[in-house]
Amino acid sequence: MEQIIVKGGNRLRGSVRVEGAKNAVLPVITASMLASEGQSVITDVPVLADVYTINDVLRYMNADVEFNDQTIHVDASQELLTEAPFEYVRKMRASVLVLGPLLARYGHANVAMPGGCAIGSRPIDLHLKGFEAMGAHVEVGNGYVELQAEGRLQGAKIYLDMPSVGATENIMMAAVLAKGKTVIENSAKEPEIVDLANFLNKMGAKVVGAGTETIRIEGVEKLHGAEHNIIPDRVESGTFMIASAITGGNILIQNAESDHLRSVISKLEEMGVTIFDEDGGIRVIGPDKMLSTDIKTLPYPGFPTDMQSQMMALMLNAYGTSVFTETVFENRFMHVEEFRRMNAKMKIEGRSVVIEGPTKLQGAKVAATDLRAAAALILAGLNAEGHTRITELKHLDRGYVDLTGKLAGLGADIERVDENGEKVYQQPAGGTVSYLID
Ligand SMILES: CC(=O)N[C@H]1[C@@H](OP(=O)(O)OP(=O)(O)OC[C@H]2O[C@@H](n3ccc(=O)[nH]c3=O)[C@H](O)[C@@H]2O)O[C@H](CO)[C@@H](O)[C@@H]1O
Ligand SMILES: C=C(OP(=O)(O)O)C(=O)O
Repeated sequence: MEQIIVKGGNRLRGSVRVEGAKNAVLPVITASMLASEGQSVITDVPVLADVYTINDVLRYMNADVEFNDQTIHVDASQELLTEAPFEYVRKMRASVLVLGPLLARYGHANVAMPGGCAIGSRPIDLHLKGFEAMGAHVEVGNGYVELQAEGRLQGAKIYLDMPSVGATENIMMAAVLAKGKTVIENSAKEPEIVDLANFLNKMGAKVVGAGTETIRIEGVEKLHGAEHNIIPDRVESGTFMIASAITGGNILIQNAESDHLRSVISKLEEMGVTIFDEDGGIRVIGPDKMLSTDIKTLPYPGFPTDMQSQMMALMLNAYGTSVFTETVFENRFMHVEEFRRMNAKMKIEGRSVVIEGPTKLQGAKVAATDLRAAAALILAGLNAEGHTRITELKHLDRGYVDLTGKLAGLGADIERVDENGEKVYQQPAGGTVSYLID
């Protein structure tokens, strides 16, 4: 079993470039299935396990997908299968994002239910409610969801009970080929929604209002392939911001977009971190003394749940009591137990965690419980006495490209080793990119 070994204490310095966003590229790849003519070319694609998974789902459905040099070519102009079996969907929840495109193009989709995961039950009822409003018949049984429409979908007015990112994306992708106008109210406003809308519009769709709470879509007869460059990953950017803050470092995070990180920047500044835009990126300088704060996760533009565990690692270092309240997912505190192994003083109270700081963290053997928890444990390790060993790296590889190599490049004492203790230099996602640690 591979593990990452971090020895705390080094101040990080230098610059690092963030990748294209995982949560933007996954829906863009599924949207490329909507093109009945031409090829789509997607650039600045992160070489991640999740990207390999979604590519395999598309290939299973008969699309031609090539992935080289952070660029994906998709040709979906031939007839596609309208099914996605459990073997594929279980690896990654975002596979449900094939539902909207398949339903829009073929009036049919039969896809395994994604099920729950370590951060909560994560139902897809809002996606299905949207499809039904557009005229699809929905049947759920034997672990599958089957959608069937008579002819073309019909544009509809859809109000989302909560601004679900996935439901907004799926309904948007279904609506672009529907007859007439669709209005999605209380839609998610995340930058990844805007990125998807931009890609759809390049394909010939008519989507307006993405990034606001009302999205309007005028259905068109057909769509064609398009070229698209993926927006920078705001969660990877935020993770490096905390790496700098937690080590009292000074890092330039290139390609990071501060407009997408307002809530994170504002909280870090409150804690004493210095942050400013510089040369197409963000410079982050850690303070000598970190101050405590309270945070509540919320849909965008609120504080992102995907930054909750990393920020908690930083709060362990702050003077005073911090309270972190999670409102987006009902069970995203699994990492708290792992932090406690490192001597953290924290207590779960309902949907909040109370953190007493500062704690002199001690290196320990810990297991990643989900993707962002993996990053958070590494961050805590950067600030702990002695060695921290992090296992269950499959979670990390879903969403971070060579985090070990990048942190080592910034001066961290960190390495990834296999079961024989041999250094591992390449992402196990198995891409064409390898990052050398000197
Ligand atoms: C691939 C991707 O982009 N993943 C992101 C996406 O996940 P995802 O799209 O799954 O997250 P949602 O915004 O849909 O989920 C938010 C909340 O709504 C609930 N819900 C959602 C849909 C539904 O039909 N019914 C329902 O009750 C969920 O259980 C959760 O409590 O947004 C999350 C919230 O910012 C992020 O943490 C994930 O990293
Ligand atoms: C929860 C996440 O992703 P997913 O929705 O793919 O599980 C994440 O990116 O932190």
